[in-house]
Amino acid sequence: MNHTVTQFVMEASVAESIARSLNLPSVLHLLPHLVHSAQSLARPPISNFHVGAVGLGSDGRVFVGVNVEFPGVPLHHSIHAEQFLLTNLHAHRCPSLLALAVSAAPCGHCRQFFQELRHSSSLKILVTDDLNCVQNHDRIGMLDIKTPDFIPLLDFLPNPFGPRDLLDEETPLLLEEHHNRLDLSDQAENSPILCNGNHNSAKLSNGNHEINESLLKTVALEAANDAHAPYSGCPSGVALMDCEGKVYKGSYAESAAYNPSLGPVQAALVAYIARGGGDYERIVAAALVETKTAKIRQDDTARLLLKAISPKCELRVYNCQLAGNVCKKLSV
Ligand SMILES: O=c1ccn([C@H]2C[C@H](O)[C@@H](CO)O2)c(=O)[nH]1
Ligand SMILES: [Zn+2]
Repeated sequence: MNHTVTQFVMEASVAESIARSLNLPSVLHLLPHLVHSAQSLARPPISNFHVGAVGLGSDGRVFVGVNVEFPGVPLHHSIHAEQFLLTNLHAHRCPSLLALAVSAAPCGHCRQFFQELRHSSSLKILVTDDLNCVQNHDRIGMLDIKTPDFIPLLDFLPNPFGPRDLLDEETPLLLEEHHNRLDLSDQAENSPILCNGNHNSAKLSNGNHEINESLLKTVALEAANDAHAPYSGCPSGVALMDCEGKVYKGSYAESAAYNPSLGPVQAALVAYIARGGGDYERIVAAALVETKTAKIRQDDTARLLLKAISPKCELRVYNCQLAGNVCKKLSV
């Protein structure tokens, strides 16, 4: 008994009423029923392997994550369904993820990325593929009458390395509120570094599209102020604008193990996809805000990815100041 999801976030009341209509005792039991249709929202043109993850937020909302692959750039630009899910929670300001059902076992990077959550070891995970060995529907149907077999993250990744190894207790973790205290007040640093074409007028045009440069810059700064970058101390954020003028933002999210980190363009693409964005070529403009004296930089990578998926998209890069040091333990 599968149920179809067509959107990437479901209000708590809707999730509860669907659970009731399927005679399920709780929304937790509903999660595995949604995985199959979540998989159909994935965008994996390279592997054709569709991954769907459906998570329950602490506010009762249900969120969807899918994998996204980008032809023409190295594979490490890909977004895993589990990372998409966490980015989707962040975009909707949901403070914590309680449980998720996912179509395939989470890879090592995803198990590591989940370590960024507070109380990560108790995050509950159900792999629906494990139920596939018999008949998918029958086995999932059995979940109606008993508690689904959610397993804590600690069982997927015992003896984990994570934020506690690098940060002090007060540093906010992923999904917690961040105030990175970045600003763009220094006018000299305010002129964008352009990737191709245009210059400094407040409204630029790309083909027939009016681009509100100052709005994009402001939204990218907001995203950078929300970014989770406690390890490098180099937060960044991206704003994308589509051909209808809709704006999507994404905040960089670091992993204690560095490599599983998710870039700000990827995070903004999660927002674009989750809000029903179509082809990437509809993205006509982008702004990236990152720190001026960054030990690490996003601009070249951001440009590479945007050029591959939406060649006409203009990227403007703004360097901001970092008012406070966000990486307490590493800075001593
Ligand atoms: O934990 C995992 C493992 C793999 N994938 C995706 C990445 C890629 O798009 C495809 C094949 O690895 O599956 C995920 O989304 N999550
Ligand atoms: Zn993964």
